[in-house]
Amino acid sequence: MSSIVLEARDIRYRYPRGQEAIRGISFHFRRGEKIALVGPNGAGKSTLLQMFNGMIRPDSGMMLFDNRPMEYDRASLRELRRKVGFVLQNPDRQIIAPTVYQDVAFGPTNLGYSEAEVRESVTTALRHVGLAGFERRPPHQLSGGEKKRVAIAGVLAMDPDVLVFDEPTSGLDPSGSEDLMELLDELNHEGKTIVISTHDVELAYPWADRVILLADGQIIKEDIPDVAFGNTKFVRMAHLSVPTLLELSAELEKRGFFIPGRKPRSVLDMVHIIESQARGSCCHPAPGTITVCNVDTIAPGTTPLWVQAHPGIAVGAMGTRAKQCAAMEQVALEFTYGVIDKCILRALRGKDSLILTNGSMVGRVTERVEAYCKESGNVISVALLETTDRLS
Ligand SMILES: Nc1ncnc2c1ncn2[C@@H]1O[C@H](COP(=O)(O)OP(=O)(O)OP(=O)(O)O)[C@@H](O)[C@H]1O
Repeated sequence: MSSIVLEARDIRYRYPRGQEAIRGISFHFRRGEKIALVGPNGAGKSTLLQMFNGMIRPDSGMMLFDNRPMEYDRASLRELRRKVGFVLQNPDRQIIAPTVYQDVAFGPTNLGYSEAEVRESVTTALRHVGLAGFERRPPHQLSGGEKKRVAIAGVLAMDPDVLVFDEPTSGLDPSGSEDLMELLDELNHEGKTIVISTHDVELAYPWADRVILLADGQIIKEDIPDVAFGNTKFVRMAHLSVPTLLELSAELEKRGFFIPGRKPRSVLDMVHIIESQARGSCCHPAPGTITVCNVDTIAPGTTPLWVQAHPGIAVGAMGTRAKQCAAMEQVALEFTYGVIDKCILRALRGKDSLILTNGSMVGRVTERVEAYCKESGNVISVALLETTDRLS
């Protein structure tokens, strides 16, 4: 089991002349976890998040980073904020410089990086969030989604261990929200611990490894998502609603469906439950193939030619780089979020698909498909698209 990175021990906090916002909270987060703090307006989510990088100091109790109590002198806070990056709900409050480059360079410059190191970290961070080429743009001329990405790049440029997002999708349209959640997954896959606050149960339920339900400054329940959201008493206490998939699975259970221990967290899981108990009435063609293309290594021009040679293929892209490559090569995308599950669903209907992704995510496709096949007993092949496959 991975080590504990952030811990709270019975912390309390009252705003000056305000009410007690945090009332005796304890928890710990492990490295590499995806955690969602879920609660209604005024639950104390933002206040709690601000304790993770020392912006707010608890009145009593203790916050620990890497098993060491946080210290609040200037030097310690500087070090802590390099390791725990914080992305505010409103990017306008986070972006301060007149150009995107200067804004993203702010953190690394303050940390005393050399000019070349600053340039490298800014370039890498902007590339990561899909904003390469935006360096000279004034942030106030960007869209809400782009500003959010600038704010994230500013944090990534310092290469923190933990990334904290206050309401990451607020103000974003559905497609922007999907892109952002995918970026969080990508960062998590690269080893970052990710903590988000949200009141959107549909967002938190499929995404988080662990959920903390918060209300009135207290933890109502902390558990894996289907357990935390599965208890209507806790959900009601936290003024939330039960995620639709959980509600549907409870209804199916009442109608005699067998729902295995792990509750459905995706449409794919739900389809599997329904199909496995309705065998006979469903037809089962031979599964299609999922081909994966690593956009970091494939030669330019290969993908459009291959897609042309495979009429009817559906193409999905995972990650910003893959989406940019698809746009550059004019490859039409059918799936831009939940891509692996959607391609598995397609394969189960006997149809083929192609997933464009970057080098660090290729393995994730194979892992997810293998895990699904092991659990469901289906056999779906995953192939790798090579430059030499152009027309095959
Ligand atoms: N600067 C402040 N001064 C006084 N009270 C505050 C301040 N900021 C927040 N509070 C109070 O602390 C409590 C927790 O607020 P907080 O913003 O942490 O909740 P939240 O769960 O993030 O809510 P939301 O989802 O609406 O952002 C609320 O009762 C709020 O009124």
